[in-house]
Amino acid sequence: MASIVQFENVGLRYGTGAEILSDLSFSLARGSFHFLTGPSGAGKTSLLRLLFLAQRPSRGLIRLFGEDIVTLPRDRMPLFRRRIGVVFQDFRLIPYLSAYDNVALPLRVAGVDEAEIATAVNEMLAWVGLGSRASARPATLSGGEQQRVAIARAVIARPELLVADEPTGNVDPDMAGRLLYLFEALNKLGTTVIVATHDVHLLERVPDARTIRLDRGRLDDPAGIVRTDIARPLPRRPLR
Ligand SMILES: Nc1ncnc2c1ncn2[C@@H]1O[C@H](COP(=O)(O)OP(=O)(O)OP(=O)(O)O)[C@@H](O)[C@H]1O
Repeated sequence: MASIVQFENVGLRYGTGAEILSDLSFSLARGSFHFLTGPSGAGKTSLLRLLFLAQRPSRGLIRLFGEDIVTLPRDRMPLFRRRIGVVFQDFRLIPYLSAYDNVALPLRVAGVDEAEIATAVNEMLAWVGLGSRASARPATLSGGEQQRVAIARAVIARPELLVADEPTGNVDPDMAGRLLYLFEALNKLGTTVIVATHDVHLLERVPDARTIRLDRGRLDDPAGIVRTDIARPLPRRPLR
């Protein structure tokens, strides 16, 4: 069964400190939906950073899209990253670009033509409730609005893997449901989704999702569910 992510005995330490992730072994099936939970400081963000290639592990093996990324040459990383949509906990919007241009960025990098970009970006901004704020710079948006721009940017190019760190931390429950629906829709088109969250209500909203629980850098996995590839083979449709 095809795994999009595979970890074998992965450990991570920052500098010479103690390991903050230890002995992580799991795989995620292509097309699956996972929540990543655990107390503050358990290592969720660090695990996500390994997934979107912001960090190399201190030990162990990580395969992404079937390739060993621990030894991946640096010059091949940008192409890998383009296959991954990331919602950062602190948004990381480009401050001098409008909401529209932030969301358009992944499509421009992929060489999509401007007419097609305009349709996709306007539709996406409307979906996240920001249709009237397209020309606004991030500094003039509220935290929740910035978070929605960040989500729109992460999903717009329909990445193969979506990694989201507390993506609903700044929005009300109604908007959280709407954003989650966006992730589910993307997932149904074939994107593998992993969402780190503290929000237990979110977990209940996606009944098909699996939960990975981290506790002090280790997988808390009594049922062994994480190691089981649950494939949801879904058609991969073209961008539009
Ligand atoms: N760049 C860094 N350098 C040193 N230590 C770090 C670094 N980033 C994180 N840590 C430490 O690693 C541990 C795990 O942090 P991480 O941010 O991954 O946890 P988390 O589960 O995402 O927490 P939260 O839910 O509060 O966001 C913490 O003890 C943190 O202090």
